[in-house]
Amino acid sequence: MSRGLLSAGWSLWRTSLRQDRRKALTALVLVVAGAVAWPLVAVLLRVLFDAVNAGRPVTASLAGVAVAVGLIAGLTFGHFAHIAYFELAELDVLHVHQELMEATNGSSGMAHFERSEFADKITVLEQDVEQLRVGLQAVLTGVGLAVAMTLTTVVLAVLHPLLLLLPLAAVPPLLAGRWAERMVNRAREAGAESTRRAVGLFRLSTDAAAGKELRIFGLTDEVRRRHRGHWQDATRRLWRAQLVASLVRMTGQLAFAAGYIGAVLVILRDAVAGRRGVGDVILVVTIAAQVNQQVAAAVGVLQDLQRLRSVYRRLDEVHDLVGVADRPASPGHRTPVDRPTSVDAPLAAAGDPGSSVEAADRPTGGGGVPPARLREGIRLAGVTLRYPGGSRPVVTGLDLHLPAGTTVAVVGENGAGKTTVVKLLCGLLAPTSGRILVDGVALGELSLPRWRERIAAGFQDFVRFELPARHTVGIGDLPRHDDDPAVRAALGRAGAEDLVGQLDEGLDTPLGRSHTDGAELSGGQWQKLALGRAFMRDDPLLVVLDEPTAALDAEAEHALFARYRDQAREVAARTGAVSVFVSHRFSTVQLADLIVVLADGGVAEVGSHADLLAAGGRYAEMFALQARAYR
Ligand SMILES: Nc1ncnc2c1ncn2[C@@H]1O[C@H](COP(=O)(O)OP(=O)(O)OP(=O)(O)O)[C@@H](O)[C@H]1O
Repeated sequence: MSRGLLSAGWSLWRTSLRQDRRKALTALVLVVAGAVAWPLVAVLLRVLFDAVNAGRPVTASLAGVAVAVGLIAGLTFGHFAHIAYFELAELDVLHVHQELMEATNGSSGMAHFERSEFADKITVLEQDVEQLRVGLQAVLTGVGLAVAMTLTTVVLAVLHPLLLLLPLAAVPPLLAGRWAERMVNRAREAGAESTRRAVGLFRLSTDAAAGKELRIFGLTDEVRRRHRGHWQDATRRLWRAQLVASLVRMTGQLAFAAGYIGAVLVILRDAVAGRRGVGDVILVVTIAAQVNQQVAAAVGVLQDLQRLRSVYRRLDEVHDLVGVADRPASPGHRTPVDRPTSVDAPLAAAGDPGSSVEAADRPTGGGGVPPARLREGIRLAGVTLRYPGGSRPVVTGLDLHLPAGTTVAVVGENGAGKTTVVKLLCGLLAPTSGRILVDGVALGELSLPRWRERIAAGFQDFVRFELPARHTVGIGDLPRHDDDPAVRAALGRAGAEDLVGQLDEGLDTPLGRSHTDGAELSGGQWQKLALGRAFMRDDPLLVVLDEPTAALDAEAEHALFARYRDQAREVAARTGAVSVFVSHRFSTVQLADLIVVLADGGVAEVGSHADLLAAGGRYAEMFALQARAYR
């Protein structure tokens, strides 16, 4: 058994011990006792038959009782063990789910989400994590088998030294089993993308929000067709691999069967020649058959352990992807169970002087505390960003000063890099090169959780947190999520005061379908709540609004931003906050103190509305175009 399998089994065992020591040990004792019972029954049968043959009734009776006890133990202990480890296995699955959630979201950065390989690993893990249940059974059975096999080997050696070759006949099925398992694994990985796509399409066609477009564009059949195609692609690969794997396994088992027949013949020949009693024949027939079962069970255990190892390997890869993308290089490798369970892992940096290595690979993190108020503002100095796996940078050598206390509008065509700049400012992505300075201090030197505590944010692709309305908004400032006046004030800033009045139970109203009586809101209503969430924090240093009002009409957006700009000035007076908003609507954009036009991976223009109009450049052109369209 390779070290990898042993350490995967050991990891799971240690996790189980940590979940419930008593249950884990009870299960182990029961499984081992149940496994050992079978070779003992074989030995006792020999004693029984020889005693009957020799006319020793007392010995025969005692052996008969012992055989019965052994049989009962062999048949029932496994069931009792199952009761003990069933719950344990659930706890193990929960443990790994939690670890996965921590790995995915515990990290401060988001670069791992930008990698398709990360999505692939999570897809496979989602399915594979169930393997832990079987994995625990495999670990326990493996220990029981090891003891039973040792006992069996001793019995075989005592019977006839030649019989020691019998376990050797177990090698071909073992090797065949492992080879077959690897092949199936490879097929599963090769089909992961198809599976992910099929699952995505399934979700799409069962999602109420997508239902409108699917029907109007007549896409339902097409989605079904593609779903079937991807599913069949993944299944066909797997089916083919399973077929070949079964043939390989069968060949291995046949090799063992030949060994078994040979073993029985060796003893039978002695018995026919009168050199052995009938007990030996009974023993070899029984115990050799057990070797067969033990080998089959061992192959099964090995396969389960291999799958278990794959779970841990993928978990490690997820950690590595998150770590490579977002974390500082960790000293030494840690197994999943050794990982800390807190989420305060060291943090991603958003800048490193003069570095040109890829963001994803750079050791990052800092412990600095953001200033109480901004004096100078935020500066992007030569910031370049290439997404992991991206062929070229999205922004290159970006130099930009966002003075303290200003409202800044970021405009540009679709794909110009506006959201990317927002993510960089929030420290969700680290620059590939260049630095982001907060009052002269590189973001990479600041504690990112502390920096994020000073950010208020609203996004176009906001989350519909299905919670009571109070909390859907209140979690924008978690310590005050129950603070009704604060929640109402935030809703007021978002222009959503009326919304609460329309809900049956006001702020107590549960929202969304995950609640039995949850209120279903319109897209615009959800967006207003998300905007309220963005306005929960009272003393931000950075406010980012990345098209959070796209679901509102232009007039409503303009009115909201006009009000928001006045509030932003109040906040700016307190904290020097920089407010960055992304919008395609120039009626809103012109309200900003500073307008940044992004184009061709860089800053094309920057200035006030009046300056940019006077300059007659790209901004003036875009403004005129939109003004004409609205006329
Ligand atoms: N995860 C990613 N991997 C690779 N490229 C990406 C990724 N996310 C965005 N991009 C690319 O980066 C560029 C900028 O994207 P970004 O979302 O910042 O644009 P945007 O200006 O906000 O666009 P929009 O106005 O459409 O919202 C686009 O060309 C996009 O294809």
